[in-house]
Amino acid sequence: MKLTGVELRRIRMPLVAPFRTSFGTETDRDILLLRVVTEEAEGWGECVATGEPLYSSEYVDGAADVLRRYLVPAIVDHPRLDAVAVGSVLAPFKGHRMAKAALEMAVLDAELRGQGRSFGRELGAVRDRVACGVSVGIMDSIGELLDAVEGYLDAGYVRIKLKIEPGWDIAPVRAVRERFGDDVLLQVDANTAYSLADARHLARLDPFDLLLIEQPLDEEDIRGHAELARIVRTPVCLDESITSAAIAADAIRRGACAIVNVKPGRVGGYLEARRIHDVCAAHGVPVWCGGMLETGIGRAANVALAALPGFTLPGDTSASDRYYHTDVTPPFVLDDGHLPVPTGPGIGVQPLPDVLAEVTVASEWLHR
Ligand SMILES: CSCC[C@@H](NC(=O)CCC(=O)O)C(=O)O
Ligand SMILES: [Mg+2]
Repeated sequence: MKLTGVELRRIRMPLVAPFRTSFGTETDRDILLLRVVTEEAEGWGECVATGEPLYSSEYVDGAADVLRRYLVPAIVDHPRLDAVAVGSVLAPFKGHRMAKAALEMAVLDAELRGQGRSFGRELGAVRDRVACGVSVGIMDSIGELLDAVEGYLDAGYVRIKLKIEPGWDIAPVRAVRERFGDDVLLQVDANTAYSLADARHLARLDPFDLLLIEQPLDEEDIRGHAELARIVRTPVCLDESITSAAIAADAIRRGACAIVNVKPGRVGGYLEARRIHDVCAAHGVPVWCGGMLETGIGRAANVALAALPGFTLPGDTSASDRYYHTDVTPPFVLDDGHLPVPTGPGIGVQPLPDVLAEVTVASEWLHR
């Protein structure tokens, strides 16, 4: 493909309710979208970087800068651009995986739209719909949490994930179990809030039969997670730590994780996400699709990824209305606890021009 234009668009999406994790509270999402124009088709990419570098080292302004200054200029003159080429052209630039992922996604979307192939078909989807879990933030009270969980269970979500942190862990898990019973699929996510010294405390979660405990320790502490896994019975799942297929293989071999949360933005794109899926499958490690509060653009691609065979656990692929009153694409609506895998070319959805215009804060052409 020949690139004829790259647009960087910044949008602001208010959340339906504050979303609190162990590293802060979000009330709206400041999101970077990339539109890649080629002679054959246009493609969209969504950068999942957060407003501040609190989930990882990336943040929206930094992603915009590295795309503007380095990543887009590096690919614009490529004679035969495709998504695989993007990864190799950008490899010399260290880090910035979320920025790279957005660019690769936009190129892949354009490439596949031009070929009339869907993301699901390209990535290897084996399902036409995916079972959906939901992530529930830290709340001001147990009562507020139980009301929220009740609402999500009534909506049909097949799995509940509770954000936890020191001081908000055993009690909310116990309350959900006591109120909704032992059959509800339940897991927790600490976003690195604990240390190995908390191992005995975290082992107090074992009686609640959780599916997993996600990223309890620092993202760089692979050894610590391996030691923790020998103390707690609840399966350890890694999120922030897993930034590539090679690191996934190393973490698995070192006993640091029994399950992996796959997030394309965190690992540099959907092609690396598929490689992580393949590595985990080779080691018998189940994966599930994580979320970064994506709009329908990223959500469409995530649902396609979640349809691969190794994605055997419900992901954080919730409906659009989990986070947004109005999505920038036609909304993803939960049906019997599932979302349909888009079948159209590319990501299979298009931004709604009026909604996109309404939420757009800035737009600039990085290449024309
Ligand atoms: C704003 S960053 C949120 C990161 C968090 N994501 C979720 O909890 C799921 C969010 C979603 O449903 O998209 C995680 O660590 O897994
Ligand atoms: Mg997580």
